[in-house]
Amino acid sequence: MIEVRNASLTLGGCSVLSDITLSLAERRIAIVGSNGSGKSSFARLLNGLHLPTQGDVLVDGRSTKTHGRDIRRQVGFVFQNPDNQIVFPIVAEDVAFGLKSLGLSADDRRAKAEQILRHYDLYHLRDHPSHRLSGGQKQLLAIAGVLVMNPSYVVLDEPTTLLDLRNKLTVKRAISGLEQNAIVVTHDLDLVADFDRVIVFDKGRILADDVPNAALDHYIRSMEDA
Ligand SMILES: Nc1ncnc2c1ncn2[C@@H]1O[C@H](COP(=O)(O)OP(=O)(O)OP(=O)(O)O)[C@@H](O)[C@H]1O
Repeated sequence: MIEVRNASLTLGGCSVLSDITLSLAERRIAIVGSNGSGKSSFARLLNGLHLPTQGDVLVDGRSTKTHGRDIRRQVGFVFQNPDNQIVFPIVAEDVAFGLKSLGLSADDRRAKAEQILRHYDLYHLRDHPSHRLSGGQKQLLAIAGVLVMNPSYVVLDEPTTLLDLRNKLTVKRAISGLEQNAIVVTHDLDLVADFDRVIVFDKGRILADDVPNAALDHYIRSMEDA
């Protein structure tokens, strides 16, 4: 379980998150809210990319302040823009890259990379230049590159932004098929309709935390009143 205890975050002298306390245990959790409400900053707290200025974030009981390196492995993070995550020119190389740090043999790395590429329907593109993939294929490659490391949790920051309907549905299916608990930051309210829990952020605080219908109603009403 990921626990956020009285966490506040200040970046560049500005208060971005204020006194957030949450236990994240459900399989599918969405983080929604208006632009600048602190969603991505919150997501980055969960694997130690940001450390709380006050309070703590614990992953299975260990603090991101003291176990950052282990926690970054344990909590996989899929960035908003796959171009920032895909570093190798060829698809198969990109997926296999992180596996080196796990100390696997070249054969094991190849086998694991092949397995994940097949799972995400990218195997036929294994020798393809990564930068020439479509937006949806890049997003899937970024997800595959994180999942091949076998994290316990996955955080996805706006995984469907800029995707067309077909690619959105592909990524949606990929998220529903994840074995891991997933925390998804998104503006795509259709994506989260069947999630277990939706947390709405507003100005660095939690505005609502409920099942999708109730939380999204609250969010939409708050926008209409604004
Ligand atoms: N490195 C930084 N230094 C200073 N301020 C920052 C930094 N990163 C984010 N912020 C500020 O923190 C606030 C929250 O940003 P964040 O990206 O977390 O919001 P968001 O809800 O994810 O927004 P969006 O929906 O637009 O992606 C914004 O006001 C942003 O300008």
